[in-house]
Amino acid sequence: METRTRNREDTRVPQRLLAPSILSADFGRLAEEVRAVEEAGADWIHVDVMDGHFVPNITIGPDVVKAVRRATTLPVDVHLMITDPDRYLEAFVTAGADWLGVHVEACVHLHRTVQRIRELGAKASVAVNPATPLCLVEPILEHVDMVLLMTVNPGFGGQKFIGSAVSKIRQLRRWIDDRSLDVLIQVDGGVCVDTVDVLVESGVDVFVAGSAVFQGSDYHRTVRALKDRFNPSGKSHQGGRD
Ligand SMILES: O=C(CO)[C@@H](O)[C@H](O)COP(=O)(O)O
Repeated sequence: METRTRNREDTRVPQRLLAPSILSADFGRLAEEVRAVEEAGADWIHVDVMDGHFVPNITIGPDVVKAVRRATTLPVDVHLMITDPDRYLEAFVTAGADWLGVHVEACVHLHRTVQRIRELGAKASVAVNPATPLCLVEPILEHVDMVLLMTVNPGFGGQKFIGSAVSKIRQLRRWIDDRSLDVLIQVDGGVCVDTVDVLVESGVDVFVAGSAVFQGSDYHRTVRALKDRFNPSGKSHQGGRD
């Protein structure tokens, strides 16, 4: 993965990535839906795993991740919204997760957990809920590949964007740039054409969008509309396994 420092003197235009969340897809035609967003220009496929305990909803497990893996050549980004994620890390990486994210609120030994994800061969991501202080991930930044800042309370698609997350994004961008770290910032929840500009300006690298993509009838048009706002120069594919 390329280093993406954003120091003031750095004039490169970074490529930002779109990761449609299959939570809003038609599960009865999941492989078809995944292929359709890949064809439309998505960069990653985002998979939301919920256990009915850490969040008040239940979604999918490793077998569905396996099916997604078979349906696409894109990086598969698995977001675990589950209690005690350590029990399932290996199962999700074996199923095909290129990126595996755990919640800071769900981990007792966060450093050990992210280390284990990397040992298993996946990129490690740490997710932070809207009401959780950012300082909880500050000590782990050197050891992760991505921080996922939730811009809604996790559990459901189609919720309203929580604007107070923007100051956290800016703070995180400063920490990453000041230390020249190779860590991506991802946002998830309420991402759409109305919210994307402030997110771009705050320094987001990876945009998860569920309902904004899957509820439209023309995935090409929606993906293009979002990506044109954050990548005027075109699309990129990156972030998979080496
Ligand atoms: O993790 C989650 C919800 O917990 C998300 O990935 C949602 O799926 C995003 O949905 P939209 O807000 O984009 O509809």
